[in-house]
Amino acid sequence: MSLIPTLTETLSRARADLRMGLPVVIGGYLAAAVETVSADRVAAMRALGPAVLAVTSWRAETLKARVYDGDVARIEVPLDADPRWLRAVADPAGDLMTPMKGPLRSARGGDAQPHRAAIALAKSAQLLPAVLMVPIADAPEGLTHLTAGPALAQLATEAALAPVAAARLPLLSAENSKLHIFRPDNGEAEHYAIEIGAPHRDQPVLARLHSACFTGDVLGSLKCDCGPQLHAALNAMGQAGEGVLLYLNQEGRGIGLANKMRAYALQNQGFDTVEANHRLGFEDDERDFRIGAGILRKMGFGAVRLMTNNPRKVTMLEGHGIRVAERVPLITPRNRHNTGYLDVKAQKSGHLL
Ligand SMILES: Nc1nc2c(ncn2[C@@H]2O[C@H](COP(=O)(O)OP(=O)(O)OP(=O)(O)O)[C@@H](O)[C@H]2O)c(=O)[nH]1
Ligand SMILES: [Zn+2]
Repeated sequence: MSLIPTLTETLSRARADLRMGLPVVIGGYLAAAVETVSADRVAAMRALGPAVLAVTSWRAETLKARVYDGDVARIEVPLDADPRWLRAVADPAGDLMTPMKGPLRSARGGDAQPHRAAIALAKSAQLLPAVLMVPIADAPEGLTHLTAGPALAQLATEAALAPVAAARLPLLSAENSKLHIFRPDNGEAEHYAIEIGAPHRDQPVLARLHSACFTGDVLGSLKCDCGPQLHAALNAMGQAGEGVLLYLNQEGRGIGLANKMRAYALQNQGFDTVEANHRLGFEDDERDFRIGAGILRKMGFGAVRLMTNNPRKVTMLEGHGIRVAERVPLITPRNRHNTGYLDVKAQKSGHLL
């Protein structure tokens, strides 16, 4: 067995580096996440050459910056720009207060793959997708090195999931329950499966793929329908005597809790849930639904009666080898805080509510 880190391992390191504010080397560029990099490091990087800020086309659109590279844009960092400028371009929190950051110029021509890989890495680290990039000939010792193409391909690859531990866990909604922990091989968050009763593996199982929502599931937030959906699903499985609920750690539709709170702050300014994601530079849904399909397969389930209002979950499961024998709607009460959110999900994300 080789002791040299694999690409998956190197990517996991690179993710941790970005979160710590350390630059990584991607295809001839030093790349650092604007959100975490210190002013000193920014100065040291910019002393090396002309800097650009890699952002997604969504963020560029809000900033009125030209997009020449499809899904990413390379915004030129003016020589007199200070770290505050970088943050203001990266983070939409102050967009309404200080709309003028420009005129912004976008770099054109040449290879944008390193920038695309840097954005994908920042997203996978659940950081704002805005990366400061400077070309470099000889990188200092000790930095993590990546090649753009393979890094991008690996980041898009389905993670392998290993069962780690399982034990009985009697629940209020179902005494005969078991909690299973699954660990992905890419260093990302673990996911959980709650198995209720002893469902047959050769029949469609009552199932729910629930994405983590700290605010709704734990705190009882009234802004979304997550908490009531979680409990309604567990109760239905308890009553039926069997079922499987996957608790997927894809907080905030995959952008992480910090970014979800940024999105909520934008919602306080009047943007809806989809617009807020876009202004931050994210897609409206960044979840990888293959994880759910992978866990179901690992547990021996090939067909489900899926509790969801989201038709994308149905298509994604079917596309990844799990037959959806039936879609079971999961409608929970509206209140004055979540009604707008539910309407936007229905209008923009195709939820059947
Ligand atoms: N980015 C973002 N995420 C949100 C917001 N409100 C809730 N979420 C997240 O949205 C996800 C909702 O997950 P689910 O309930 O599994 O998914 P769904 O797509 O609504 O589909 P069903 O509930 O199955 O119909 C959770 O990860 C929440 O944390 C929001 O305003 N912005
Ligand atoms: Zn929620």
